[in-house]
Amino acid sequence: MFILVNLKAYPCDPVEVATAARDVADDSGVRIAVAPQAAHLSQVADTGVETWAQHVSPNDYGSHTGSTLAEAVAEAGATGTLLNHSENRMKLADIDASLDAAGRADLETCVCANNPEQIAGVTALGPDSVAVEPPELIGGPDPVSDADPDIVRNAVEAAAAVDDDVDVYCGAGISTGDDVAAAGDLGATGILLASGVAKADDPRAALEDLVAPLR
Ligand SMILES: O=C[C@H](O)COP(=O)(O)O
Repeated sequence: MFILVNLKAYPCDPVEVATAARDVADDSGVRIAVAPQAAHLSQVADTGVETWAQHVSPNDYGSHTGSTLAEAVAEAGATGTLLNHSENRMKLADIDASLDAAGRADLETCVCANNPEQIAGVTALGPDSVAVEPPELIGGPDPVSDADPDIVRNAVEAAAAVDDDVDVYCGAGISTGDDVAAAGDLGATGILLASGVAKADDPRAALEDLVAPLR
């Protein structure tokens, strides 16, 4: 299982979380990545943890004020990027163009979607992975793996029907190792989570709990 920790815009210390994630990944052998704010990418990458961007813009170099270029996040140390997160939705054409931009910069990609129907649609664009996240469960106490297991099962099935080379992750409310194990039992090959680590009093302990069933 891949554990992708999105720090969103939470007021946590990105370097503290990244250092803990690096250590827990090294110790457990579990693949863990951290997606900080764009301005923190270099600091996070300097810890040695696998580093992802939260978004990249659909455009190339040029007159695009406010853009987050795929090339720039790669230069800052990112090796992957989220796209179309529920809190940063994109037009379909822009997802497609951002996937092209990520490809130019050699970034791994994970496209988020609300439900299995959208998962099928974004899988057809050819990302490395997709992540199903019911918006109503994001940031809440109920893990998607318990609250809506069918959405994970159906997303796995929907993606496989389009392209079975695309990995399917799930997220929303995941915060414990039991949640991670349950998601794996539903067919997910990765977890996208945020508040369970970024808002934890002890992010290192939260990460250790997440990987406990995977050791
Ligand atoms: O990017 C992460 C997801 O939106 C899940 O967030 P959450 O773990 O706080 O529910």
